[in-house]
Amino acid sequence: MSQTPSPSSPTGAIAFIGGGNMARSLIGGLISRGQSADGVHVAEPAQALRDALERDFHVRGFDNATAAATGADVWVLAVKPQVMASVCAELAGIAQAQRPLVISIAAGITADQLDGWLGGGLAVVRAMPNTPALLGVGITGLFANDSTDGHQRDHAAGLLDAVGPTVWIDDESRMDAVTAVSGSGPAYVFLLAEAMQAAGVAQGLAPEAARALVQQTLLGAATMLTRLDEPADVLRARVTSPGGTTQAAIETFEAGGFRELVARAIAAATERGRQLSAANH
Ligand SMILES: NC(=O)C1=CN([C@@H]2O[C@H](COP(=O)(O)OP(=O)(O)OC[C@H]3O[C@@H](n4cnc5c(N)ncnc54)[C@H](O)[C@@H]3O)[C@@H](O)[C@H]2O)C=CC1
Ligand SMILES: O=C(O)[C@@H]1CCC=N1
Repeated sequence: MSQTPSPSSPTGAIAFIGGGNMARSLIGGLISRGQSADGVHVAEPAQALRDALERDFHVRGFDNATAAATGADVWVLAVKPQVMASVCAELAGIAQAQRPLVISIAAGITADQLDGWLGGGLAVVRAMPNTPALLGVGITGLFANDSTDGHQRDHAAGLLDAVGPTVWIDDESRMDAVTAVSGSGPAYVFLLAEAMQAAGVAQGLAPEAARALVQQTLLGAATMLTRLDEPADVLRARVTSPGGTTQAAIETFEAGGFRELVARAIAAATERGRQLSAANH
C-alpha cells in the first residue's frame, strides 16, 4: 500500500529513497533501536518489497521518491548508483524548496555529483554502511561536504550510530577504499564461510555439521578480534602449533598467494567505486 504525505512543513521524518537490501538493513536497525516507525518514509517502486517493509517494520511506504521525500527533513538516498542521477533530477525541485540533509549510501557517487544533480548548495553526507547494520553490528564510513554544518554532521552520525559505530573520513577519495573494505567486506566473509563449509563436506562432514562448525568458528574468531586487545597476527599465532594442523593450512594459504589475492580483490573493488563515479558524470 502506498500513501500520500501531507505537503506541510518538515515533520522530522526520515525518507529512504529506495527500499532494497541496504535500506532494509538500516531501517530494521533503526526501528529496533527505538526510531518511530511513523517517522520513516520509504520510496520503493517494487510493491512486494514495499509491502514487506510496511509489514515487518510498520514504516510508511510510497511508490515514488517525491511522495516519500515531501515534508521529510532527512533523505537517505539508497538506490543503485546507476539510477541516482535520474532519482536526484526528480527530487531537485523539492530539494531546493525543503533543503533537507541529504545522506547518500551509494557506492562511488560523489558529494559534488549529488549536490549538482539536486540543484546545488545542499548539505550532503556520504555514508558507506554495511548489511550487518540489520543486527546493529554494522560499521559506517562518513564524509560530509562543506555545506554540512556541525549539527547536520552530528545528525547524520547519530542516525548511522544506531546501527553500529561510525568513522569520519576527511578525504572523500578514500570513501572508495571504505566501500571496498567494509561496505563489501561482509560478502568476503560469506565467501570464506561457503568455501570452508564445502571443504568440510569434502572431508566427510555432514552439511549441517559443517555449517554449524563454520558459523560458530567465524563468530568466535570475530568476537576474539573485537573483544581482546590483541592484533590478528598474535591471535593467529596462538592457534598455530609448530608442525601442527593450522601450520599446514596457513602454509597452503600463503603458498597460494592468499594475501596478494585479498589485496587485488580490494583494489578491484576500490577501482570499481571510482568507475561508478566516472560512469555517472
Ligand atoms: N548491499 C550492500 O551491502 C550495500 C549497498 N550500498 C549501496 O546502497 C545502494 C542500494 O544497494 P542495495 O540495497 O544493495 O540495492 P537494491 O537493488 O537491493 O535496492 C535498491 C532499491 O531501489 C529501488 N529503486 C529503483 N528506482 C527507484 C526510484 N526511482 N525511487 C525509489 N526507489 C527506487 C529498487 O526497486 C530497489 O529495491 C547502492 O547505491 C549501493 O551502492 C552501500 C553499502 C552496502
Ligand atoms: O556491491 C556494491 O556495489 C555495494 C556497495 C558495497 C556493498 N554493496
